Amino acid sequence: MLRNPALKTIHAATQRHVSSQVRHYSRRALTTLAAFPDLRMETMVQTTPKHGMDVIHDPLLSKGTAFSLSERERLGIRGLVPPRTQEMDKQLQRIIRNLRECRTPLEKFVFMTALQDRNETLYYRLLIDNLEELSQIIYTPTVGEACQRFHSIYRRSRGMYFSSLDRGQMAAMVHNWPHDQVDVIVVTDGSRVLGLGDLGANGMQIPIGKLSLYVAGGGIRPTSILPVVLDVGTNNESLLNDPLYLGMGHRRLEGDEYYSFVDEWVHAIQNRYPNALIQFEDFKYPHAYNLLHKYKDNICCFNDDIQSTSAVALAGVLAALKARGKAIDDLNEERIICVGAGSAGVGVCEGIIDCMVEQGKVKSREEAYSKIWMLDQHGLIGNSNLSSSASASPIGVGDRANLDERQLCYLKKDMSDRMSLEEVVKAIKPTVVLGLSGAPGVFTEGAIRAMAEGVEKPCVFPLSNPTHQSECTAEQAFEWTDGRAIFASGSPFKDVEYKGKIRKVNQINNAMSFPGLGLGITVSRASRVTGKMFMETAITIANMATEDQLKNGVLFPGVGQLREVSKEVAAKVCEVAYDQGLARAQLRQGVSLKNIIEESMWDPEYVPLIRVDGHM
Ligand SMILES: O=C([O-])CC(=O)C(=O)O
Ligand SMILES: [Mg+2]
Repeated sequence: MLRNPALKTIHAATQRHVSSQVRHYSRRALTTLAAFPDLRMETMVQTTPKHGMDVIHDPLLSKGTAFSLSERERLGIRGLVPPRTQEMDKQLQRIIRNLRECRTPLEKFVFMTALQDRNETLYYRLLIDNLEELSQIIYTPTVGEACQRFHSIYRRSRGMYFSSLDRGQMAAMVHNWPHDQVDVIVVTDGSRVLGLGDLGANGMQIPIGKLSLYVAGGGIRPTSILPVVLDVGTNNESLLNDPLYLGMGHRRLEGDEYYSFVDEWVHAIQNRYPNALIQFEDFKYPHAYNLLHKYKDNICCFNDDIQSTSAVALAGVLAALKARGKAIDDLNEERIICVGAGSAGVGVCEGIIDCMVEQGKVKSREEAYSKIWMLDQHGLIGNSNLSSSASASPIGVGDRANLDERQLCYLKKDMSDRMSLEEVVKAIKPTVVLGLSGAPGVFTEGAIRAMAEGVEKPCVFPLSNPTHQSECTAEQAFEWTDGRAIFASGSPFKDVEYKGKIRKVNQINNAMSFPGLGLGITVSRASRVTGKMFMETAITIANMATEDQLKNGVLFPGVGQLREVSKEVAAKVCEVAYDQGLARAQLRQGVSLKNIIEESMWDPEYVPLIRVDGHM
């Protein structure tokens, strides 16, 4: 895309690069751009060396039926599309009507994917204008089903796959990606897709969906994103046994083999795209942590499930403090239960601990750990020397996985190991219960009712995705707390009518954090992603709701306002990047950070296409 404040600049540019077709017009004394009536009032044009069918079939260039006559002429597509030029608003009417005729969410997903594959400008316009509704299709919850069915609904490739066959080849392979500028990469190994477990290469839909939100919510350019799957195999038996599965049909690489595979990829990517932000997504525990700690101080990267989920969960807890008439620096007074000790559970709790320590109201990190009770799939992480009640475990019994030092920080020496959620609730009277377990129904009626007896406004946050993996439903949360709950879930629920009153639900999903973070990193060209950026993101989001919204149980804006949220988050992340000396971009003087952010956000609109002989 070429920003051109003066037409004469366009003219000069086209003179330098004009294709033979345009030259043909020039020779006919059309040097005043009379051949480009669509350019007269324009300040922006897009150039391409392509013409004919190649333009129509390139989703980054195609306008479908919206090509103007003069564009059709100069791009050699006259007669190749229906004669009537249909502007974007008409296209949107048609698309929305067709979309609403799809019967199931998965059909809508396939429809949206097809649109993205035909015309990205229109896809993103539709998405931005209907973010709340359509994020539920291209993102959670429907994207979960799309991953499970990926190999059946597969139509056309998007993104890049690096598989166990590609070891030793990755440095060359990265050059197969057609774009020289990449700002954001989302990469998964598909080992823990949402709360759905190991989905192998089918996990590709997750990076694609996340990156769609980077574009729609964070204004990153669609040409500057790269979805990646590292296909190191799968341990999912049904995929291994499915002849139609598209990923590698062997078990997962583990140990050194696994880490050297990821390392080869990281180096290959760094070589071609040294400035790109890498988002690690849906890696199982403890790989997620190990990779984060290996790379976070050396390259510009973060783990979404650990750090972004942590930022938004912290934002939810802080906003809920305000909703209960407290200040956000009263965090140390909370008693928090976290059900789930995987990457998201541990990450969320670490963010809360960091914030307590930062606020200075706890004397030590150890004191902060004493405010959080963590349960894994066997129950409370407690003292196994005290009498155990393993059979009462809310999420099944079995051998407790070996706990590592991150999880052991939360061990409660004075309480029995494996106590059930209800037992823990009765013992400690929590103010907040967080669900990051991927185990639906773990927030039992007994546990939530017991919680509601102990506090006026219990914060019930079942954060597992997609919706059917949620630890309880919104209806249950309000019913079991007599409508007093402050409710937030990872995937969307509808507001609930309880005893004649509408009870508000919130969505605490890392989507509120990563698009703004990516925008801030891209604008500042920050070299690293830091813990401070996530902490400030949390505080920024926690301060977005008005007094009235808080009173009504609304903790912060919904996904529908993602662009606004992202602007605020991006401005804060930029500020931190400059404060921490990590920013490499020179910002224009005399223009506010917010304005710079806003101007840098890509907005899907059609701009005149000009054919050129080479790249400009
Ligand atoms: O994708 C989402 O909705 C949130 C997320 O990262 C996860 O659950 O792994
Ligand atoms: Mg995730």
